[in-house]
Amino acid sequence: MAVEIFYDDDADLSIIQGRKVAVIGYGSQGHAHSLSLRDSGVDVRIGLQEGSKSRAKAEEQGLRVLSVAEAAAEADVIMILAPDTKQRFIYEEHIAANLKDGDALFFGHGFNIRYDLIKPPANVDVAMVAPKGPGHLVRRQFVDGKGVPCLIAVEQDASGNAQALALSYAAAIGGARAGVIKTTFTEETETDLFGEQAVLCGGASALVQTGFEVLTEAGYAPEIAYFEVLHELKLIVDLMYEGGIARQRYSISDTAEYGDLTRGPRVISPAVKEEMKKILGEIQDGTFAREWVAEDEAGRPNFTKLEEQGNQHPIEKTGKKLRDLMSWVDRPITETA
Ligand SMILES: NC(=O)C1=CN([C@@H]2O[C@H](COP(=O)(O)OP(=O)(O)OC[C@H]3O[C@@H](n4cnc5c(N)ncnc54)[C@H](OP(=O)(O)O)[C@@H]3O)[C@@H](O)[C@H]2O)C=CC1
Ligand SMILES: CC[C@](O)(C(C)=O)C(=O)O
Ligand SMILES: [Mg+2]
Ligand SMILES: [Mg+2]
Repeated sequence: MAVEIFYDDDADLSIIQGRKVAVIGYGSQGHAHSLSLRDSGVDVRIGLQEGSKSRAKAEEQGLRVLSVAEAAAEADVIMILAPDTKQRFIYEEHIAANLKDGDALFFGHGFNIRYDLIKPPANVDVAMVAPKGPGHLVRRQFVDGKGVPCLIAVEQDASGNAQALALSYAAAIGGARAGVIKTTFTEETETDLFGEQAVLCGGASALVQTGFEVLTEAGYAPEIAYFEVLHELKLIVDLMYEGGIARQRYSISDTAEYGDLTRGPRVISPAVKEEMKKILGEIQDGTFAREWVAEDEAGRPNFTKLEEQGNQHPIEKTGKKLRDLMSWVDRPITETA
């Protein structure tokens, strides 16, 4: 089925400029949305919990920080950009009682609606504006006059105007410069989880770590292995980003292209594809969501252990040393741009 893609000319910025927006959370996405909404002339306040580490960052940027309940009560568009596993508690304790007729409850990812963790009342719009990129780059691209594509979805259209509101919000954070695609909460949630697990984060990280291990275990210098499998990956992916896999293949040598065509399918073998399908199945049937919610409720023991193991991987030490010598590479992630 053909998708609908919207650009700046299709969006009416004045819709979101006429609303009062509360952004709940000021992390990767929260800071990007709030600063870009503000720069687009939108009335924004931030909702944070007592003692939040993010409060000082938001205030340094001149944003007004309230409690979540105060922000939700004051606003008529409430965008929840707190961690997915915390959202249902924040919603129940601080947001639900402050929702009024005509309010809009917004999400940056469909997890809590798709897996029935939050059940909003019938008198509010429920919509999503999900950027297809990390929040810090959503903000950086906005500042640079570019934009990260967004998905929008409407779960509940109490006002009859929810889609136009979501599109207006997406335009205000730069999404409609690149393209805004209309989807559903289910499609966004399932494709986003699959993408980050199998390809963008899980797949890519494991591919790089494994390639580094194979080279260094065979006796090659870790610095050479790092440049080969991690640093150069960005340059290769830049070509894919600009012109697809065909552009990448045009730029590499024919020796590389022959290796790509004949060896790539041996690395990403039919067995890997089967595993990807299993991963998608666990997302679709709710297994992953149940596992992640239970892991979070147990205090994240496995998450913490695996994260630490990743931080200790030899590629991190080699990479730090090399990046420190390339001033243009180690660009800090900031809460401004
Ligand atoms: N990271 C990304 O680029 C993307 C994220 N998303 C989605 O955006 C949402 C936010 O994710 P992300 O930006 O990564 O989150 P982060 O972990 O970066 O930030 C979470 C923010 O929420 C705050 N927070 C934590 N607990 C509470 C609470 N009880 N009440 C109010 N605020 C709280 C944190 O404050 P403190 O500093 O005090 O912990 C922090 O400011 C998720 O739904 C995610 O799936 C979608 C697309 C991409
Ligand atoms: C790829 C990870 C992501 O889905 C994103 C930045 O889009 C996320 O949840 O952070
Ligand atoms: Mg994503
Ligand atoms: Mg995601």
